[in-house]
Amino acid sequence: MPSTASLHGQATGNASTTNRPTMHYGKKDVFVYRTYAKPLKANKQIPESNFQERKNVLFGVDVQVALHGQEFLKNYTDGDNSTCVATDSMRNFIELSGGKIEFSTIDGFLVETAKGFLKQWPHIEQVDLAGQSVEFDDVPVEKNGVIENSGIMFRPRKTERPRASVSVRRNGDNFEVVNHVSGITDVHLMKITGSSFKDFIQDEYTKLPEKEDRNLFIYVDIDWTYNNPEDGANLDTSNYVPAEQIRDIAATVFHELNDQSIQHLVYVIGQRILERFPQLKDVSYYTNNRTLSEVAEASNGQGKVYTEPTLPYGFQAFTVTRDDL
Ligand SMILES: O=c1[nH]c(=O)c2[nH]c(=O)[nH]c2[nH]1
Repeated sequence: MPSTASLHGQATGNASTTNRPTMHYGKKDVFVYRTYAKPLKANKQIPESNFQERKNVLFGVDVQVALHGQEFLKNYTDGDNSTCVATDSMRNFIELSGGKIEFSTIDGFLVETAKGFLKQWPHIEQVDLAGQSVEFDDVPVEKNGVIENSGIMFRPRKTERPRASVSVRRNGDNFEVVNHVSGITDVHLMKITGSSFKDFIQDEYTKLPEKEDRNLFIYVDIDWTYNNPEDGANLDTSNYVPAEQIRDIAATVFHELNDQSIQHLVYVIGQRILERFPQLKDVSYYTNNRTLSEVAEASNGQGKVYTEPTLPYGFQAFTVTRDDL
């Protein structure tokens, strides 16, 4: 099984203490839904976002767990299960953890749950946990003649899902967070004017017309790390950066910038994020180009007709660091 960070499309090293390339096992798609988790408040207001608070009345997360440790070797080599934590038990542990911890972020939930694994089963050396939010929107309903959010009824949202992945390692009597990445997946943004793509290499393979102005439709995954991993991985969220503010910076910069390409756009978004949040170390992207295909001009001269882009889709991956500021 790939390391949990692969849930974020990232390659990671292996935590095994021998030079055996891979030995870990776990469970995928452990869903935990917790009602009345602790609200997450923005620690500061930024010009790009009016995000104040994630209420967490209904908090959903899809978790992947992987355990590492030399004690698991005999499960493979000798068929000896005496050290094997059944993956079903891992699932039960994660689900019950949802009611034991007072958390307001996926990151905090994962780190505390990982520490719980290390306490419960002393032969585990490292726990990797990755979680992707299952997002719900509060549904507006009529209450005494006014339309207001229900507060108790929600509808699922498929895009813009915050996520996190952590690895927590036993270090003597302590537990050390050795990897922590926060992110948001499937931010889908479509700008109908104010993007260009031109001056790229023209040779016998070039079919794409240059565009001074195009629609640009992107699917973006954004991940960020903290200078001090404790800032993002703590139950205390006083230095935590909410994914909603990252999402809103991405949208504002996309709106403002006359971008020359997706590559150019993500670079400028990354710079803005690092300027706004000095506690962050870097910002990484995975973008997917879903720019619509142009079919025709509208006959009244106002507007255009588009259809879905054809396969295959282009992608870009890039990390912006503090050296880029
Ligand atoms: O923003 C873009 N970057 C590219 O590298 C590229 N390549 C392409 O065909 N269209 C685009 N758009």
